[in-house]
Amino acid sequence: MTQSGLAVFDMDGTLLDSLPDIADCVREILASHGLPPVSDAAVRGMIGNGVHALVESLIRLTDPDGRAGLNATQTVSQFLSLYTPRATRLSRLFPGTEEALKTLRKHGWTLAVCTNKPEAAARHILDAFNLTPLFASIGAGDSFPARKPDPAHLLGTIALAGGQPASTVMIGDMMPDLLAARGSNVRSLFAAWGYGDPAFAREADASAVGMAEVPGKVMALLG
Ligand SMILES: O=C(O)COP(=O)(O)O
Ligand SMILES: [Mg+2]
Repeated sequence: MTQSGLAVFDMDGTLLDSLPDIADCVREILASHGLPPVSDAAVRGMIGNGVHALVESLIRLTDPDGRAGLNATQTVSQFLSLYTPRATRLSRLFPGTEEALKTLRKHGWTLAVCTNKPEAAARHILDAFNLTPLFASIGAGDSFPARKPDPAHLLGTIALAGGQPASTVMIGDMMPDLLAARGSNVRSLFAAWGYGDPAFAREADASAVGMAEVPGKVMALLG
């Protein structure tokens, strides 16, 4: 019998393919400043460090000399007001997500979400996909004073779920997920289906190519 524990999931690029809605909002912001659109591929690598980091990367890419007047603070507010109400218009759960979560629950695992997304958007998304009741805690990018890769974000999420780092596995697609896990003495599973560079797998304790592999790999990490 394998041990059960706490599985903490990142959101964007792990549970949810959020890129289409995020990229649409980014293009709408650029258009409102008379700037040309960017591709989904260009936006993909900007996701995972929170909305402030996304906006900073966007400004570096599209308005490096400040001529279009893209201001970071205003762009963050513009992004949040555009994105929060329509975060699930085009975004979809990655294939096999609900099944994987339910399998872990059936084996006695507690589940949590640790995302750098703001809490309002994260809760809106989990509600829209009827996933909220599956999670014991939701630690979002503005739920604590710290955000991934700061271990305090993951440790806060684990504490809220009533878990312990030694019996937790963090599943995520980007370096902030893997660094927060390492800094918290939590085992990590790299979500290779997400937005991260495949080389990030080296920084994790294990790697999965799709959600169908997650329950088995998560259980093996605590076994
Ligand atoms: O960058 C974001 O806003 C969210 O990213 P995460 O859900 O992958 O942490
Ligand atoms: Mg992510």
